[in-house]
Amino acid sequence: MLKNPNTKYSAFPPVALADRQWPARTITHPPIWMSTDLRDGNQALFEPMDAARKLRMFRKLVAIGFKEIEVAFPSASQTDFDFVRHLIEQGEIPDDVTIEVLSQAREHLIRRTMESLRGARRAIVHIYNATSPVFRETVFGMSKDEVKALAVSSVRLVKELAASQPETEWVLQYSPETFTATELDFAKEVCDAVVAEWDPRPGEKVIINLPSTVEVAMPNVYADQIEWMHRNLARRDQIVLSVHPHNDRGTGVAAAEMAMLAGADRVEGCLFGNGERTGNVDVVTLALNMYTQGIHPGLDFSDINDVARVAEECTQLPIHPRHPYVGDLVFTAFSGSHQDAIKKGFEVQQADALWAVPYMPVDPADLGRTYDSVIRVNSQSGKGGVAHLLHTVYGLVMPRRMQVEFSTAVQCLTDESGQEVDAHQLWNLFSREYLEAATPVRYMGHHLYEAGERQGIRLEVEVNGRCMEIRGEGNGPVEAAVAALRMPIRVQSFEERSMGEGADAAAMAMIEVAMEGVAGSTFGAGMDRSTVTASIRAIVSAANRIRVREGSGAVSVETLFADCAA
Ligand SMILES: CC(=O)SCCNC(=O)CCNC(=O)[C@H](O)C(C)(C)COP(=O)(O)OP(=O)(O)OC[C@H]1O[C@@H](n2cnc3c(N)ncnc32)[C@H](O)[C@@H]1OP(=O)(O)O
Ligand SMILES: CC(C)C(=O)C(=O)O
Repeated sequence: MLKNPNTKYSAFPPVALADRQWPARTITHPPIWMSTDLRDGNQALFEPMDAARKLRMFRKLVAIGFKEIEVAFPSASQTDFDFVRHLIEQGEIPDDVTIEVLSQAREHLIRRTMESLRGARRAIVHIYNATSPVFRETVFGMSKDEVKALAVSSVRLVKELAASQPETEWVLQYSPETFTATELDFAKEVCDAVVAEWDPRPGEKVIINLPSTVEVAMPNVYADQIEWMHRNLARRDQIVLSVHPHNDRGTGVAAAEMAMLAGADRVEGCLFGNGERTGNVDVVTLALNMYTQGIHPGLDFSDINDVARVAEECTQLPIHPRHPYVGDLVFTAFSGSHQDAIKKGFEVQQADALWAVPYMPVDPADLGRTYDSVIRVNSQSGKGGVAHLLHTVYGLVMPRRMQVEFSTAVQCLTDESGQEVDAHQLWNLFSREYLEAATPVRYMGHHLYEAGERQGIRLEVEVNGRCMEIRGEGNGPVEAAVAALRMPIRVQSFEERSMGEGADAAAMAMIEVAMEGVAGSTFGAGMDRSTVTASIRAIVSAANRIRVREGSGAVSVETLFADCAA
């Protein structure tokens, strides 16, 4: 890179528009959408779509709700010409959809283009020529007048040919290609001349499309350019003012949004931002941005995964996993504080209330996506995500302090593996940590008996490979089991939840215990069809786990249970 880039690049000059209106406006309704997936999108592919893929994409665009679709550049290839013929001859075009085709402002190309549309019910003929200084001087070698004359004579030819195909309702679209790099007064002069030549009847409109063929400035500059044209074009009431943003600076969506504020009635773009270089503006993001502001965009993305699948198969280009709204990872949170907030947000979100789930600008369900992949767990995750996954997949609801305790075990696992863990792995870890905590004392069975007013228990256990029976009494089975275990532990909290339903239902008991000399508390868990057995298993689990924490201070179990019968 250059030390002084200003020796090679210069800043884009601002537009003289002191009383610009667009910054104070808001978007209140969707634009007329025009999909150019089958033209600008198609011309940017390694391998342009064949007829079958074009048809698949066309049908999907119709299903999404596009009413204007640029289907081809018919003079460029036989495939494109034949595709237009196929759509017309096979009756593929619904009555409320208008197809559009593009041609350079060159006589033989225009003739072929008009020929491709023979028999169409309604069609938009889109003619373009570049108008900026570098094109006038370097590419065409033409003066301003010659560039304007080229546009006007091309429109005249379209008008003549249209008159000879009266079965079709014709709409003219004209684009001063490289508009953003064109002097505004010259762009207006050419567009005014085009409209005058077409001379729409009262009530008729011409589409004037102002492309940022290459995005050369900040989106506010594009908005200024659009507002200037909006305010200065002649016969504005007979013009549909259209924009065609590209994304060279990564601000195609912002440019389109600001252009709408500035007076654009119509937006051309491609699904997921396919298109030349860094792409055309992404119409999906634009539409869903509107949706999240409470405005229905008039396009249906309620099964966005299906739209993505069709787009990927037709273009043979992958969609980035972080692409807005559609990427595989956009409804996924890895970091702990995000997971925690999302989980809490989902818990309180009411179906009929305004959407307010943190970190989620849209409800994934509205786009046909599920909550399953919302929370994933890796080394950046905290208790919230772990608890959410175990809850949603296994129905396990852990008390909050237990979530904190268990997340330490999860952290060890993810730090060790450096990888994401799924719900299944979390459940295995939970089982190993709590349900299978059987050292040194393994629960084998129990019998409860009446001991006067109290509850007695004979607990069959295996201690270091030796089976034995230990006994205790208490006010209930849990207290009796604590007594049988002969450890100075106190039960601090106890929760029992049912897991599963019907014949598969089981009880999950979670017990928190504390012991003198051991800081804090420790949890144990037990699962069984019987609620009592689950709680006794839980206390054995908790006792084993706190014993591990007590470490070298522990009295050996052999000593502890020396008098117990084998
Ligand atoms: C920004 C955009 O996306 S515009 C759309 C671009 N898409 C495409 O071009 C896709 C399909 N295009 C093609 O297949 C070919 O370009 C064709 C068939 C249309 C034309 O092919 P060719 O006649 O061989 O011309 P070529 O592609 O080399 O274009 C260059 C010529 O067209 C002229 N030209 C380019 N654009 C225009 C225009 N809009 N109006 C008039 N002439 C133009 C150039 O000045 C040049 O003329 P020259 O040969 O006399 O110097
Ligand atoms: C033909 C025009 C609209 C175009 O594709 C562009 O300028 O990007």
